[in-house]
Amino acid sequence: MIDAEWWEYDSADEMAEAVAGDIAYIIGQALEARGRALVAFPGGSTPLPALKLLAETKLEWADVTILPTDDRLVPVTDKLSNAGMLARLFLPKKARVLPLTAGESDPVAAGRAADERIADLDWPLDVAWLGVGEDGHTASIFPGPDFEAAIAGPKARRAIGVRPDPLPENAPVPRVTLTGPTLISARTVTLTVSGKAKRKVVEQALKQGSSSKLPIGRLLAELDMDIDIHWHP
Ligand SMILES: O=C1O[C@H](COP(=O)(O)O)[C@@H](O)[C@H](O)[C@H]1O
Repeated sequence: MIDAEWWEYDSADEMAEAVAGDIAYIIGQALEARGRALVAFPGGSTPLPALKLLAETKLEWADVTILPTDDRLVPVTDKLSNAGMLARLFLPKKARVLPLTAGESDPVAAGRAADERIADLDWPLDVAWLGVGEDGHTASIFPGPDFEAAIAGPKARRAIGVRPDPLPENAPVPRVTLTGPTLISARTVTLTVSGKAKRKVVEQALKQGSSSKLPIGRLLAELDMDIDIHWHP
């Protein structure tokens, strides 16, 4: 069973401070070792306070390439756009923020185009920072018809288009996601979780291991390393 260490915080602010510190440390180490860093950050609401603090951290941001772990097929100006959120925070710091979408409406075409655009990056990711939904989705790997392709799809594929079914209520649009193999091959994988319901989902997923029907369970079961899970209620 995967060795997961839970870090518990009393508030979102406390968690943000710790997570921003950890991610900044990882980026700093990568810059020292390789002169550049390639990172994937989650979208949604949970990571926002930590992302804001991280963006204020003094680092050689010009040498950092940031991908969203996943994105919704919406314009970058839309409030649902994960790349839009990252661009607003990190472009002013001179980081390179690469979107996974480019105005497509068809997820299959969007996934293929994203895959081509990111093929020549300096893989693997230095860190895959993940979030989780109450339905157990992580990045945009959802239970449903595209689950197997996204979680275990062709090893050569780094990004893939998905059409969640049912579409999630808070962001009912098709998406592009980094694939399971791309995320778990990161040098470090970390997970941020908010709320009691999501904690239950993650605990259940960890117990189920590779037999889990939840994307977060399958993904964590494939991990070859320990993982820090940060949580606030
Ligand atoms: O749709 C998404 O949801 C998950 C979880 O987001 P949260 O708002 O519930 O914290 C997120 O990790 C993913 O990147 C996002 O696109």
